[in-house]
Amino acid sequence: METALTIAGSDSSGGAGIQADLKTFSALKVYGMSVITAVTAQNTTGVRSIATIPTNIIQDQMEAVLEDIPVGAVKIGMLSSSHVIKTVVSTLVNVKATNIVLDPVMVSKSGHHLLEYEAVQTLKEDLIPIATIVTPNLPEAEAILGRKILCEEDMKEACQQLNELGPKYVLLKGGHLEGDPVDVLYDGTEFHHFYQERILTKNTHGTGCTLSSAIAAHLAKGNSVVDSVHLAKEYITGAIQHSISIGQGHGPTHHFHQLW
Ligand SMILES: Nc1ncnc2c1ncn2[C@@H]1O[C@H](COP(=O)(O)OP(=O)(O)OP(=O)(O)O)[C@@H](O)[C@H]1O
Ligand SMILES: Cc1ncc(CO)c(N)n1
Repeated sequence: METALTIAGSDSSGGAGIQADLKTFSALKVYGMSVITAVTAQNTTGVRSIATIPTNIIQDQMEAVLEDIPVGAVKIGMLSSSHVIKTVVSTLVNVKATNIVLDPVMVSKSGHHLLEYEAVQTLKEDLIPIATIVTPNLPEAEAILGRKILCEEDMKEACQQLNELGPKYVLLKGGHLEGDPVDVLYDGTEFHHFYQERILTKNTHGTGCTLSSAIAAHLAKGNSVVDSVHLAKEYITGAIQHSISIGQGHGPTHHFHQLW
């Protein structure tokens, strides 16, 4: 049985974070496991409060899983602070984890900060270099690089600058630009562009989490990074197309893959 581990925050409304990741793993028939880094009280309209889990408990959860069960891929989402990032990095390095998919979560769709501002430097120096693939959206890439990204040409340059930080692949998500979303994947030599017609819906809560965990699931099944991104893009597109209109704000994506 293929396995994947998510290291991320809990979303009480079930649309993003740990809950989106585990639903994605299940829909793609991969056995999912979780390390919870923070508990957020949130729904489709926003985040009310956040409690970060103590780092010794985060480390214990990681070691409990990694010392016992082979992990095919690791997806990393919300990591609150510099301390949490350092704990996660040292534990992953100790066990020589591979297939690391890093979604550098910073701000929720509703505008709530999920990562302390000062932690961006630690993310850049310690975590991005060990990632197999890092999947920032445009505001996250702008915060990491300290520059604006306004068009597809800027996106290619940003991919090159992010690649210099050390990850094997960069997938820069263009959903935040106007028009049809274009994602750019860069492996240090070649660019792959993923063009997708914009689906007109407000139900986009958890799209970034879903995409990165779908990449992890496909890596766990033994696919290459490029194939995993292709397959994950198919998955997220279907999950947005069939997204669920619940709540007053941004509804969640749909994970019952076999039904659509
Ligand atoms: N309306 C849409 N139609 C089609 N594809 C979309 C749409 N919105 C986002 N996507 C795609 O979904 C994926 C996730 O992108 P997005 O930019 O929403 O991530 P994100 O901002 O990190 O999400 P989150 O708010 O969950 O952190 C990308 O591949 C993007 O191109
Ligand atoms: C816990 C959690 N992780 C990630 C996101 C993505 O924005 C969110 N809203 N909540």
